This record gives sequence, structure tokens and C-alpha cells, in this order.
Amino acid sequence: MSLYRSLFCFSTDLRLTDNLALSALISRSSDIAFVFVFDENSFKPNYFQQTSMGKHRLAFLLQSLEDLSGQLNALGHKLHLCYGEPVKVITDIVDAFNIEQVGYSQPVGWNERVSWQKLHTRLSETRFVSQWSNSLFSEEQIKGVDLTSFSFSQFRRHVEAKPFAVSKCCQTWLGDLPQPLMIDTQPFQQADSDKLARLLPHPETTPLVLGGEKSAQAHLLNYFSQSSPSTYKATRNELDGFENSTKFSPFLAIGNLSARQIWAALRQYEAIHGANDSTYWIGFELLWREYFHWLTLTLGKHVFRFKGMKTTPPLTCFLPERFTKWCQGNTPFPLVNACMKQLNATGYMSNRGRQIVASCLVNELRVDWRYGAAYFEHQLIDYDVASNWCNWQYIAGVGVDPRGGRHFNIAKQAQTYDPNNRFIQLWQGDKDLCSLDSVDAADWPMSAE
Ligand SMILES: Cc1cc2nc3c(=O)[nH]c(=O)nc-3n(C[C@H](O)[C@H](O)[C@H](O)COP(=O)(O)OP(=O)(O)OC[C@H]3O[C@@H](n4cnc5c(N)ncnc54)[C@H](O)[C@@H]3O)c2cc1C
Repeated sequence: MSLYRSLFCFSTDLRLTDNLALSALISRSSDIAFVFVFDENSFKPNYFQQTSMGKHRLAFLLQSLEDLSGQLNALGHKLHLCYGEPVKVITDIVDAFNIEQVGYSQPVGWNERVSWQKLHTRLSETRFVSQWSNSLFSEEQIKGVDLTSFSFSQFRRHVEAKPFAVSKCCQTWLGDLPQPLMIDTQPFQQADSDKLARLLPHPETTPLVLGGEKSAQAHLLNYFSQSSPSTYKATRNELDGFENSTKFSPFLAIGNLSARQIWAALRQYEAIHGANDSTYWIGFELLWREYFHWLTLTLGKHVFRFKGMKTTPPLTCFLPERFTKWCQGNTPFPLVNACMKQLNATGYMSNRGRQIVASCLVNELRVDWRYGAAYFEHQLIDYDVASNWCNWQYIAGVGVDPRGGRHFNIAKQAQTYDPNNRFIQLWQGDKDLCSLDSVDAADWPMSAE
């Protein structure tokens, strides 16, 4: 096989193990360089007047990059960090250093896919090597599954039927990496670490988990060396508690772990400790992620569309004051406030919490669901385009939910999941409760009585 001067572009696959795209590129390279491009658009206000990259996400990303950079250094390589418009930065590097081959993991998000299409067009002489590194199944396996007409249950039954197996993790012999391709990315807007550092959270905020492949592998090992997987189904709906759910999502979102590595560890746990409803349910939730992953690919840019998969948009309005109060955790609903304050302080919220606050924004506050999704995108350390936007569509009633949207009774949820007010008090959700609106429909100030 011919070998080429190669560039590997890391994105949401920040790991060296079970990285299909990386493995494929390594096997076809004489020399190789590694790059990560901070997309400047993530730091600019978007359509929803928010930046995509918030401080918690950024902190987690920087930790992951530091870990990856350390691992590459130990192998005699370097991770080049650039900042700018990804299509331009990558084109410039390829042109400047006569790169013959570019490797990347297939992204699922529409914007990222458009960027890669542009790169294929602009760099028509360059070879491209890409793979689906972050899914359980391959594109081949999913072909023929009509995701827009399959509900999640139909999808799950379909993939659970043999021979729809999850393939084994790929083993790349990293000790035998091609030699480093010396490139100088200084002229290509080297990531401005001072600028990025200013966006970081204050030192007193404790991260839920530390980013990076090493931390992810340690967490995986630790999670499956205790009994938590055998009780997952009973605890997964709790509002709080580190052990109550797996906490794999931040690592999956940024690619510190692959879904197949978790799948393999789960099967191994079952082989030793026995399978039960709980261990099955961890796989069940990973299938939700998988379903949304391929569905997002099918939906393309419609995943961000107000009317989602429906023919008419939902009945809603945009009330800036309500939205601000929701973001700050300052609504008349203590449980919603507690969840939002937890999100703002840590960049994480339980699945139950996410469902409750999303339902509140859509149903009680009547705000356009996309603003909530964009706020989650900014805050969540586990932000993942597919899981986030599809779950929001689902709750707003414009997605794949056969029941047509979810409306959670907040008082009942508080009674069931926080009967002693412990969670609400912990996050001061009941402090300074105020009414939803300070002005009436005619813009007159509402009186205090
Ligand atoms: C409005 C809303 C927005 C969400 N945004 C995101 C997001 O941006 N990124 C994200 O990873 N998850 C998102 N979720 C799904 C879910 O809340 C998180 O995956 C979960 O809370 C992460 O914690 P965990 O790893 O402990 O999950 P666990 O309960 O331990 O689940 C194991 C894994 O299964 C997957 N999973 C679980 N529930 C879901 C689900 N409903 N949809 C898709 N995958 C799921 C995740 O990869 C998770 O790590 C969202 C849910 C809602 C309701």
C-alpha cells in the first residue's frame, strides 16, 4: 500500500484508542501531523444570541486536549492547536506543507458536515480518509433503516435482532506511529491560550469529571468495578448523586471514550457479575444515543428547525424576561431553579432535571424551545449536537415522540424525586422566588399584590 504525508484533524474524537479514523489514517501514512482547530464561530454569538462554547465546556475541552497532547508528546509527536475558521485553517495547512492525505472522524452535525464537504471540494487533489469513530454501529449496518419513520422502540427492536452486532474495538499499535511530519502552525492562528484561559471557570468550581482519555479510562474502570451497574435502573432517575447514573456522557460527547469501549466493558461486567434489568438499561440508554446520532444525520439542518419534523410550528412566543429567569434559575418553580443553578455552576444536570426544565420552558413559560437547546449547548460539558437537539425536539413535541411532546407536572416531579426538598435546598432553588412576568400584556408593570 502507498504511504502518504498526512494530517489528522481531531474533533469530537479526542482519544488515541478505538479511534477508527485515526487507525485508518495511521496505516496509510509515511509521516503524520496532528491538529485541533478551535472553531472561532463557537465563540461568537449565534442566532440565539448565545455562544456555543461556554466556560464549562471549554474547560473540559482544554483538559482533554492537554491529555491528548501529553500522550502524543510521549510518542514523539505534537498536537498543533489552531484557532480560526476550520475550512480556511485546514486548507492553509494542507497547501503550506504539501499534505497529501487528511484524516478525520465523520461528524454528525450539519454545520461540521458542510465544512468537510467544502474541504473535499477545495482540496480536490488531496486524499481523504474518514470513518464513523463515535457510534456503536457502522454506516453499513444502519443503511436501509428509515430513521424518520422508525420510533426509538422500532429502532431498538431492529438493532437488538441478530446479527446486528456491535463490532469489537479497534486495536491500533500506537508504539509504531508513522514518523512526525514537522509543520509550523504558528502563522495559522495558533490557539490564543490567554484568550481561552480568560473564559475558564473560577478555580472554586469543582468539575464533575476531569476531561481527557486517561481520566475517561479510569472512570470506565472504576464504574464497572463497583456494583452501581447492577442497580442503575433504580437510581438513574435521581436528580443528583455521582454514582446514580454512569456519567459517561461528557467523555462520549468529546470522544475521550468510544461508545464501543463502554459497550465492551458492559458486556464484560455482565459476564462476571451477571446481566440484569439494570445492565440491560445502560445498553438501552446507549441505544437512545445511537438512535439520535443516525437520526440527526438523516435530518440534516432540520434538527435545528422550529417545527422540527412536523409540518406546522408549535404555538409559542418569545418572552425575553421569562427566558432570562429560566436561565438564571429565577422562576416561580423551586425545582426548576435548583436544576438550572446546578447546570450554571457545574455544566451538568441529570436526565430527569433536563426533562423537567425543558418541559417547563416549553409548556409553562411558552418560550421557543430552540433558545433552551442553545442555552444547553452553551452550558453542558456533555453537549452533543444529536442528543441535545433531538431530546429538545422530543420534549417540544416536534420530534420523534409518538406521544407528541412531554409535559411534566413540576409539583409531582418534586414530590417524587425530591420529597424532602434536599436537592432544592442544596441549590437554593427556593431563594427569592419571583413571579414569571414583571409587566402585563400591555407592558404595564405588574403590582406586587
Ligand atoms: C433536553 C435534553 C437535552 C439533552 N442534551 C444532551 C446532550 O447535549 N448530550 C448528551 O450526551 N445527552 C443529552 N441528554 C440526554 C441525557 O440527559 C444525558 O445523556 C444524561 O443525563 C447523561 O448522564 P449520564 O452519562 O450519567 O447518563 P446515563 O443515564 O448513565 O446514560 C448512559 C449513557 O446513555 C446515553 N443517554 C442516556 N440518556 C439519553 C438520552 N435521553 N438521549 C441520548 N442519549 C442518552 C448517554 O450517552 C449516557 O452517557 C439530554 C436530555 C434532555 C432531556
